[in-house]
Amino acid sequence: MEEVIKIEGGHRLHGTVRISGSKNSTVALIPACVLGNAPVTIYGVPNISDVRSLTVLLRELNVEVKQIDEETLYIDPTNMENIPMVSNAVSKLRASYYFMGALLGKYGHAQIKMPGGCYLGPRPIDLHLKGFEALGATITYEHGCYILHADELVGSRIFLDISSVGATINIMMAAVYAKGRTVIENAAREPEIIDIATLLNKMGAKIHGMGTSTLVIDGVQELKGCSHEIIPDRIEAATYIIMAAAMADDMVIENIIPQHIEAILMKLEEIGIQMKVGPDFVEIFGSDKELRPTEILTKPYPGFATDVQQPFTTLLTQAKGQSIVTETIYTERFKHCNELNKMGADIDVRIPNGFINGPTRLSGTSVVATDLRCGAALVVAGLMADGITEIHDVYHIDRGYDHLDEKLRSLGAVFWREIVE
Ligand SMILES: CC(=O)N[C@H]1[C@@H](OP(=O)(O)OP(=O)(O)OC[C@H]2O[C@@H](n3ccc(=O)[nH]c3=O)[C@H](O)[C@@H]2O)O[C@H](CO)[C@@H](O)[C@@H]1O
Ligand SMILES: C=C(OP(=O)(O)O)C(=O)O
Repeated sequence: MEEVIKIEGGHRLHGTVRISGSKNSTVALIPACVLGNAPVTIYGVPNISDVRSLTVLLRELNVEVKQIDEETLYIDPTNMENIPMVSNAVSKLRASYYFMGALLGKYGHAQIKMPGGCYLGPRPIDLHLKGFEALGATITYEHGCYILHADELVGSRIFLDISSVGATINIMMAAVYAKGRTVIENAAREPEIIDIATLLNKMGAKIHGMGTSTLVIDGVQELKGCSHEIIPDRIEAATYIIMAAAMADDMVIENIIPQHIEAILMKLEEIGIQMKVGPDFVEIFGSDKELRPTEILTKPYPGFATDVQQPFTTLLTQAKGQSIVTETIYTERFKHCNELNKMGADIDVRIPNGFINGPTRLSGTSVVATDLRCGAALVVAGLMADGITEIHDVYHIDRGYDHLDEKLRSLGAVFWREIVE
């Protein structure tokens, strides 16, 4: 027995959709909250399974978690215990690895199982570990568990070979209490990193340079409680904008920071999508002509986000001519193309490129969400396709899209879930 998503394609979308708090911020903000010894309240928390998994992990550490209202989480680590993190919840998401930095920073000791998350090809964490070692930690790997230990963490100068989002955040958390100054060079500059650093600074940390490639962290002795509003999800925003570009004559995507998705908006304009960009919304008017093909190169922020590559590929199946997508962050992130080809797309994958020949008519069939954004790509495809699309392994999609069913139905989509054998 399995729950599947079913979409009857071809219905035009219209109206307004409100974007939720950022998944990729939230999953790091929650572990960051336990660095102090006082309650933190976070507003704008998306209702996604990654948050539910993190809540389970917090409770296992004896952290008090209260859902104040639909979007507000109260996290009180006053009675927290540094228990080895070996439960199944750890492997349900990639972001459980942020407890490495948080626990190492707070207690000088962490024991945690291998994290999970979407398989996008190999997802190494060597840069996280090198950063912890530079701060004075020793790391061993025993029976599927990382054991990190430091008698004292001391600030250090760390150069990241790749500007990894995960490594930047994890090292920043470990360094918050480290003695003296830590400098992370070639740090990632994603908006989510600014969000985490902003929360930590409200808690009393001394972090400078966020949003630039040099992060400076001056160790402090104590962190306090605070409250914090999560930034809007730029990937969710881009996903709905792509849906609108494909299927709407007039649709508004609100509660966004347009600057965070500039690379995506510019690509959409380049292929012929008409839009109006406001201070916190984008209005999409679709296209009155056939879409033009383009080339996409995924890059760290402010470049074209790898997470948006997959749903954007679906849109490019409607462009006249050949589009080329080059994936530079996760070169194997192309599983969605096999599924789109089952629906009638013509995509030739030669890693790290996808050659998309269009336009092709998409037809509903049975497909598998092999990962979160593959799922998003298939939802976009299902909205566009003739007939009914049945999406399997929807738990991937539920890791990252808050109230997907309600939002899509309110826009006029014919979207439902069914339990199938
Ligand atoms: C730069 C980038 O686009 N990062 C995205 C990536 O972050 P995520 O945190 O997953 O990935 P990183 O930014 O850490 O990794 C960027 C690149 O560095 C490599 N790497 C990373 C860590 C490490 O220790 N060793 C190593 O080699 C990765 O394999 C990858 O090729 O996925 C997230 C969720 O999908 C997105 O929100 C991020 O925007
Ligand atoms: C792959 C993603 O998530 P995660 O890194 O949490 O697996 C994503 O957000 O697109």
